[in-house]
Amino acid sequence: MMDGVLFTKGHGAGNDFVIVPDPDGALDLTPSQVAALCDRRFGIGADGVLRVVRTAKDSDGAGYAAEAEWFMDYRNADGSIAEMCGNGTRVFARYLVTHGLATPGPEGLPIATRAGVVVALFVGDEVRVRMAPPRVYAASTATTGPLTFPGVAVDCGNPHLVCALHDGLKLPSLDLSVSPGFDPALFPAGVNVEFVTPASPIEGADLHVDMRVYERGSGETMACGSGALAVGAVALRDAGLSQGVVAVDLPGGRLTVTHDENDAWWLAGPAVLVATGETDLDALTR
Ligand SMILES: N[C@@H](CCC[C@H](N)C(=O)O)C(=O)O
Repeated sequence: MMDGVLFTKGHGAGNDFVIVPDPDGALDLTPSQVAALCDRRFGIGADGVLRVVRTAKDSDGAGYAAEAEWFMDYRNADGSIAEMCGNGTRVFARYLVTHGLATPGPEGLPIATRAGVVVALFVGDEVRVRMAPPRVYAASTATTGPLTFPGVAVDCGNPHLVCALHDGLKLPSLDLSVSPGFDPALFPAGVNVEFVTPASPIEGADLHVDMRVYERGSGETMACGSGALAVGAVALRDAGLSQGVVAVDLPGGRLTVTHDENDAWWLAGPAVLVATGETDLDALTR
């Protein structure tokens, strides 16, 4: 008899997740179970897991119970916990509404994360989330092989290091099969590293960039929402713009970062559910 756990698979611009409903907080997902779910050969396969639990039923979510009914318990593919996942919040919002667990009000749909509450809006095919303001705070460097890249540290609730490519280097030439090197004194809990190059101007955006990312705990992913937010914040700062729209093109598609006239930061892009099923956690970890 299968010890079945229901799941849905979804993604935001190719940043993919196994979504596990656990409304009453009955499921104690271990790091090895998370890693097994995310394994692309022996499991379902994903960059991370989103456990869907009521704020009141989770020790990390309970503090937000007055503001949001649902808590996104995000785990990286290696089983580690992260504070924030921008694409995760967008896919989580899609899941709640599609599965009848929430109805967005006129102000949007609040979702609690370890880094605070974000609010999701549904606009056409996109899910747009209002994120906490990114904090650009220090210069640092990243390395890939023999190459060193100057970068800037950005706190989006989770840690980021945004590096511009230099000397005509092209994004596809980077080896992101292993973690870039970084300063562990500045990032004691690890860091997500974004590499950026300018792209040709496009209509509807003040700035347009291409980006690749190596995510802490997941490796190179096709997109990273909080990473795009960090990149957008640095791009606007470097362009001397106090507000504006930044189109960020990633291997999995486009995310849009907006800093609006009300000083709100928004992350927008596709959020798609692709499959639903049942899995046997015991079999996955056997
Ligand atoms: N893909 C996510 C970020 C997920 C967490 C990250 N790997 C970390 O450890 O901080 C996003 O869309 O923001």
